[in-house]
Amino acid sequence: MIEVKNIEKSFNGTKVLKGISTVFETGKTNLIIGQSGSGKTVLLKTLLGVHIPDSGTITFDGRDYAKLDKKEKRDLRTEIGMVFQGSALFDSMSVEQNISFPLRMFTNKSSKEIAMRTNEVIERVNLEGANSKKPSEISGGMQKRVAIARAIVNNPKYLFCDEPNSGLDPKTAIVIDNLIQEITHEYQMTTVVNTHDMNSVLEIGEHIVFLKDGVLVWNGNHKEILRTQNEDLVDFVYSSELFKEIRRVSLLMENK
Ligand SMILES: Nc1ncnc2c1ncn2[C@@H]1O[C@H](COP(=O)(O)OP(=O)(O)OP(=O)(O)O)[C@@H](O)[C@H]1O
Repeated sequence: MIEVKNIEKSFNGTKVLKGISTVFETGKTNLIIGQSGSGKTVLLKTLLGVHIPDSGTITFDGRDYAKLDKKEKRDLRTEIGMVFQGSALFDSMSVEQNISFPLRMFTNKSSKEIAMRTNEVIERVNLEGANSKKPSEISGGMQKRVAIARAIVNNPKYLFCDEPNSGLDPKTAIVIDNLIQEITHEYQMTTVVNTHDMNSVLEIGEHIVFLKDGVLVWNGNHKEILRTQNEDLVDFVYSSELFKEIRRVSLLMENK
């Protein structure tokens, strides 16, 4: 569980995060949504320790990040897995080398243990047979699976995903969403996903945080978002005719 209390962050005198408080729960896919420029990436980077908040606290399962010493911060970082936008794979490395990279870099595991764990996650994300392929030889969806496998290979407690669906077709995007949700439940990780994708919101939004101009305007889950009367949220999520229709039908069914 990651508890965020009253986080504020400014750049050059402009306040970008304005007193954000929420709880990202363990074993759930927590989504951060909001218009471009609303502060999603700054919030994610603040959780990751890339940005230091001007005020407020971030607590990882009882550990207040700001109060940790250097070693404790380093240890905490090894508990975090990250799926970057665009996958950020190493082009010259094979699938297997990409996935085993964090184990080779940050652990003292033997080659045998590394090979075993790497193959375990390769199987988990259904990439069997692709071990020796280079990123350029596999599809965008497979590249995303490699990025997810690399993020979870070291058994993280916290998984951060920045726009995991960007560049994927809708069908592949749903498969990737479902994979993220399944592994979140399976490994009981605290997963935080920064997304623009409204399909993801309705499909895997177990806890959704909606930001508007750096303010947390609404919190809820994918069922509650269908019933919301919050004008800003309705304006953002239901700007497309398709989502308006989904909302209309589900409200009708609920009232039957
Ligand atoms: N390092 C920085 N220095 C100065 N301003 C920044 C910095 N990072 C972000 N900002 C500003 O903070 C605001 C929020 O940016 P942020 O990237 O968090 O938006 P976002 O919601 O993630 O948008 P998008 O969906 O387009 O990625 C923007 O106005 C941006 O220009």
